[in-house]
Amino acid sequence: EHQAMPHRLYTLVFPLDTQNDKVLLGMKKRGFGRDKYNGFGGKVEVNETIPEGASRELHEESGLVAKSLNQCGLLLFYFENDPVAMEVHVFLVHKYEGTAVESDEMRPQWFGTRDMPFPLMWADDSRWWPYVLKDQKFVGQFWLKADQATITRERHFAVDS
Ligand SMILES: Cc1cc(-c2ccco2)c2oc(N)nc2c1
Repeated sequence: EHQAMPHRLYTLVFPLDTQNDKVLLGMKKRGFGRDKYNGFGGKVEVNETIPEGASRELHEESGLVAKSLNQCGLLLFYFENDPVAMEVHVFLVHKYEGTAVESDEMRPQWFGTRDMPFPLMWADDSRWWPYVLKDQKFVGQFWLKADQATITRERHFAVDS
């Protein structure tokens, strides 16, 4: 009688320029997460692995080609008006080719990794980005109101890789 929670798989990719302590974010110009800076990502298709989906979304949304891809965390989002949770696999890209180009979905912009535009990002980001800065893999769970902006409950913690 144990009910599994239905969930949908997503990726979220952050290209890093480690030499200059910068991270590439995209300002979403339409659709889900519009008017927020975020990593690059989206749904994982049925015919691809999660890392393949991460690379595809990065290239589609930023023009960059990932040469290295490391999963750094897992985020689970639960919504008060939707039974399907979002299972978001978060990746860092340290080696990439190409230069970021604006798409109709995203306007790319580099930020200092300790100078993130949190007020213009999803509310959860300021909770788990510190794990990224400390090189700690993390799991985060966030319960959101229907407005998708308000966190009603959260738990997040570092995990061993
Ligand atoms: C609810 C939610 C979704 C996403 C998301 C969708 C696709 C990839 O990520 C988020 O990303 C961030 N940073 N917070 C997020 C909250």
